[in-house]
Amino acid sequence: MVGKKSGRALLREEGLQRTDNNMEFTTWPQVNMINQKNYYTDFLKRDDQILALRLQQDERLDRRKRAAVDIDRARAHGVTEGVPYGEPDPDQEVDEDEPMDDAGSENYGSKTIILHPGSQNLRLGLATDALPKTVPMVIARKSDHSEAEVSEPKPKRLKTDGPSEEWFGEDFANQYNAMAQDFKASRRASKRRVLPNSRELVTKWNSTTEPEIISEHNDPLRIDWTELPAEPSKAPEYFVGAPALRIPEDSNPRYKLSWPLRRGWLNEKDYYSRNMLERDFFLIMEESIKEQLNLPNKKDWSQYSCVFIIPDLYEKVLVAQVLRQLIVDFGFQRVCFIQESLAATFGAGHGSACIIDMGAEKTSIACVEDGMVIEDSRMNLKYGGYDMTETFVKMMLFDRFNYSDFNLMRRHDFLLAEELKEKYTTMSDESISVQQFEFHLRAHGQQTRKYTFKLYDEGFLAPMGYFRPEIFDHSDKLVDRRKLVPRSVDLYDGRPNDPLSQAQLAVIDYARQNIPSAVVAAPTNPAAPRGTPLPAPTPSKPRPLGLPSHLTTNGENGDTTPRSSVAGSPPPEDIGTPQPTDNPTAAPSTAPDDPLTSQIDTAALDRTAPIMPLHRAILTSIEHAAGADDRRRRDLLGSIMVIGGASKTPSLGAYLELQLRQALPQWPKEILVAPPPKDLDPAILVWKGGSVFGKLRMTNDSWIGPLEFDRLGARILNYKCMWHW
Ligand SMILES: Nc1ncnc2c1ncn2[C@@H]1O[C@H](COP(=O)(O)OP(=O)(O)OP(=O)(O)O)[C@@H](O)[C@H]1O
Repeated sequence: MVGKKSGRALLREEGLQRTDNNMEFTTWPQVNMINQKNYYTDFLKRDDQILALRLQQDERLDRRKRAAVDIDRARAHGVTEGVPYGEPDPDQEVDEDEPMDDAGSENYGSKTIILHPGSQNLRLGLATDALPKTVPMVIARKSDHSEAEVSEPKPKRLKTDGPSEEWFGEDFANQYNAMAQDFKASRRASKRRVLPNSRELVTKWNSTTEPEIISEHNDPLRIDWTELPAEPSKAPEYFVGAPALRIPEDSNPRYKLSWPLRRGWLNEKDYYSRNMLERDFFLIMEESIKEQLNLPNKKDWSQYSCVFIIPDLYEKVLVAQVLRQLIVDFGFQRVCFIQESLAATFGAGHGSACIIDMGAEKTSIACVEDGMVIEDSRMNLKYGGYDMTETFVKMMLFDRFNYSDFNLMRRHDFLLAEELKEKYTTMSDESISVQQFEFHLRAHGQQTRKYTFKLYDEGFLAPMGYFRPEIFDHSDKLVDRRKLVPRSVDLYDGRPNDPLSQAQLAVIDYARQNIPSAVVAAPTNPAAPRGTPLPAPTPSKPRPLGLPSHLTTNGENGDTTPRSSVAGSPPPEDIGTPQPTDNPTAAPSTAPDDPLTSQIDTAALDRTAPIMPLHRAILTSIEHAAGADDRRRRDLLGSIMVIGGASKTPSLGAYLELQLRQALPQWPKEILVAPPPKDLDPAILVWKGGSVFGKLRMTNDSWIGPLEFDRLGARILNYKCMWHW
C-alpha cells in the first residue's frame, strides 16, 4: 500500500509530523475553518443597520413624542380652562392613505411642489392646486444663428425639385398611397360614399390657390412676439418656455431654441456637452418654479418638498442626477419619485388599469395593479403627437399644400402645425370628405397671409400612423444616442442595470424584424452609414396578435417557460453609475445569468428605436402582465385608459377599441377603452396623480432628505423607491 504513495507525498506527510526540533511548521497564525452548521451573521439583516430605515424610525418616534407632548399640553390647558380635552378614540386606526390636509395646522400640500417634465411640456404646481401650470420645455439662448438657420427643414425633403409627390421619397409615397387605398376600401365596406376624384379635387385646388395678403392693421389676431431691448447687448442671455417660442426668427441678437428632453431622453443630438444639456434641463424647471409658482427666492425652497414624476422605464443616471440637483442645488426639504403610470392611476382614482400615455414624442404603456406597476408590462414606444404633426404636414405637402415652404424647425410654423393638427385631425371617418378650410400665416416682419386650402383624408390618415408606424420618420430618433449621457451600469459587475421589461424587449424585437428605418447600424462598423439596418436577425415565426409574446420572445430555442418577474433583492450599491462616456458600446453586452439581458445584446438596444403599432403594443403589454391568468387579462382588457396630450385626437379611443376587438375577436365584450373619469384633461392626469400622491401619509416612506442623501448619495434610492429600483 505504502509503495503506491509517491515519494513526494510521503515526504510531505513526514514533514508535517516531524516536531523533533520543537519548531512550528510556520509562524503564520492558523485559522481553522468555520463550522458552517454553526455559522450565523446578522450583518445587514436588521432594520437598525440600514441608515435609511433608522432615520425613518427616528422620525416616526419624534413625531409620536411631539404628538404626546401636544396631547399633554392640550389636557393641561383643558384643566386650567375647565374644558375637558376630547380624547381620541383608541380603537380608531389612523388611515395611512388619508390625505394629509387635515393633519396639521397648515394645509399640508401647499408646501409640496409636483414636477412632471415631458418632451414638449413641463407641468408643475403645488399639491393643493387644482390644475398645473404648463410650460413648453424649451429654452432659447443667444446664438449666432437661429435653429432653423442651422438645421435642415422638417419634414425632411429627400428631393426638392420635381413634383411634391417625390419630395419625401418612394417609401413614403408607397405607404401613403397604400394607407389611402385601404381607407377607401374600408369606407366602401362600411357603405360610405367614396368619390373617385376626391384627391384630385384637393391637389388641383391647393396647387392653384394663392394666399391672400392681409395688412397688419386688418389682422385682429396678431401674435404677441417676445420683445427684446433696442440695444442688442442688453438682451437677456436666455428665455424659457412660451416667451422662447415667441422670439422672432430674425431677432437681433439671434436666439437658438433647444429642447433638452426629447423622446423622454436627454437630448444628446443638439448639445455638445453634458453639462450644458443638464444645465438647460434644470434651468427650465428652476425658472418655471420661480415664475409660475411665484417663488422667486431660492432660499425659501428649503421649506418645500418635491414629488418628481419619472417614466416607468426610467434611466437611472438621469434620476440620480435629478435627485442630486433637487436636494443640493434647489435645496428642497425632501424629494420623492413616482412613476408616470402609477401617478395616472392615482389621478384617475383607479386601483388597477392598463395606462396608455401618449405624449409628444413617446407613448408609454404599463399595467398597474393594486398600486404597483407590473414590471414586465412596461413599454416605452418612441412615437407620439409630434410624429403625427410631422406626418400630417407631409401628407398635406404631398397633396400640393399651397404653403409649400412649411418648416417645423421655424417657430411660427411649428405653432401653426400644432394648431392645424388640433383643428383638423380626427379618427372619426364620418367627417371625412373634401372640405375647405383656411389659416393665417403670421411670420415676424411679414404681412399676414391668409391661405384657403382643401383637405380630404389627410386628417384621418395622419393619426392612423399610431397603428401603422412605418409611415412615421424614425431616421433621426437614435442619432447621437449615448453621445453624452452614459448608460447606467452596476458598480460591482459593470453590467447595464437600467430597468428593462419583457414587453419592451418584444417591441425591440418587433421593430428589428418589421421596421427597418427604426434600426441603425452598429457604430463599430464605420463604413456603414447611419440608418443602415442591422444584419437581419434570424426570422421569427409569425406571431398572431394576442399570443403571449413572453412565450415567443425566447421561442427560437423552443424555450417557452414564462419568465418570473425581474424583481429580486437589489444589489447593495446598485445606483445610476455611469460608465465612460466615449464608448457606450464598451459595456459588457450580455449578462449570461440575467434572464432579461441575456436575451439581447444590450448595446443593440441603443440601435433600435422601440416602435410597434399601438394596438399590438397594448396587447403585448397586457399579455406580459397577465401571463396565464385569464382573470387578470379580462380585468386589464376592460380597464384600458388612454391619456396624454396626443390622446386628445377626436375618436382615437373608439378607433383603438375597434382595432383591439378585431385583433382579439375571442374577447369582444371585455375590451373597453376609456378616457380619464370626471372629464379630467388627459394631458394633466399624471400630474394630478402626483399631487394626490404628494398628499398621502404613506409617501412618508419614500421621502428622501438631505441627511440621507449626504450619507448615501443616489444609493438611497434602493431603499426609498416604492418599486424595485
Ligand atoms: N387637442 C389635441 N389634439 C391632438 N393632439 C394634441 C391636442 N392637444 C395637445 N396635443 C398634442 O399632445 C402632445 C403633447 O402632449 P403631452 O404634453 O402629454 O406631451 P409631453 O408629456 O410633453 O411629452 P412626452 O410624454 O413625449 O415626454 C403634442 O404633440 C400636442 O400636439
